[in-house]
Amino acid sequence: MRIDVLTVLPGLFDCFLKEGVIGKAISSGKVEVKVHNIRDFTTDKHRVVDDVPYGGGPGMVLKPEPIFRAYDELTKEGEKPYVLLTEPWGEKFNQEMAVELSKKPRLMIICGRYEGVDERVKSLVDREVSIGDYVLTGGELPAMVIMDAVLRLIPGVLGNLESLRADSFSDRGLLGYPNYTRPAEFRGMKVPEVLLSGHHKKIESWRKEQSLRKTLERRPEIIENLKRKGLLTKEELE
Ligand SMILES: Nc1c(O)cccc1[N+](=O)[O-]
Repeated sequence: MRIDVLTVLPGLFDCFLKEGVIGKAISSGKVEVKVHNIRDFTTDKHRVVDDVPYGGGPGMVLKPEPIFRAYDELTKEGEKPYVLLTEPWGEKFNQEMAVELSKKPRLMIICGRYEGVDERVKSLVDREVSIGDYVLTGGELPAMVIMDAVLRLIPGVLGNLESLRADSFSDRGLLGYPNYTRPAEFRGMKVPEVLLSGHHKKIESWRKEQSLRKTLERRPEIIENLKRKGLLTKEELE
C-alpha cells in the first residue's frame, strides 16, 4: 500500500514514520508513506496556504490551489488514490473502516487545519473522516491514528497474526480479553490460575467469557447488536 499525506506541518509525522511497527513496515518496504508539505505546491514567494474566509468569521481557511496542485502532481502516474480528508465533521472512524481502507492499494490523506479547507477541495475527496467529537488544532494526529489502524492490518506488518486475531474489535467487534505476563504474582496480584494450567481449551473459553463480560460491561450495544444479528452462539448467550 502507498499513502500520500498532504499537510502544512510535515514535521509532525517524523517520529511516527520512523518508530515501532509502522517505522519497520516502511523501512522494510512493506508499505510506502510519503508526506508532502502543501507549502511546496504554492507559487507565491510567501508560500501562502491559507486565507480569511469569504463572508467573514474567525480563523483561516486552507486555500484550494496548493492542494489541487499537489493532487494533480501526485496523481500524474500510477493508481488513483482513495482520498480521505480528516476533519471534525467527518464520518466517525472505526475498526470496520480501518479494515475497508486497508484493502485499498493507495490512499491520500489531506489533513484539515485552521477553520478547515476550502469547500471545493472536497471535490477531490472520497471520504471525510473524523476520529472523534472534540476540537483539535488540526488533522495531522487524526491522520496518524488512521494510518496506524490501517497499516497494522496490511499482511506482514504485524509479525504475529495471532495478536491481530486477538485484537479488540476484531472478533465480531468484541473487546479483547485481559492479558498477563511474568511474574505469576506481583505485589499480591496473581495471574488467573487457568492461564497457568496449559489447558488450551479451558484458556480459550476463559478468554471468550472475559471478552463477552468486558464487552457487556463497557459496550452493551455491541452485544445487543450481535444478538440481533444472531452472531452469538447458544453458549455465549448463556
Ligand atoms: N476533531 C478534528 C479536528 O478538530 C480537526 C481536524 C480533524 C479532526 N478529526 O479528524 O477528528
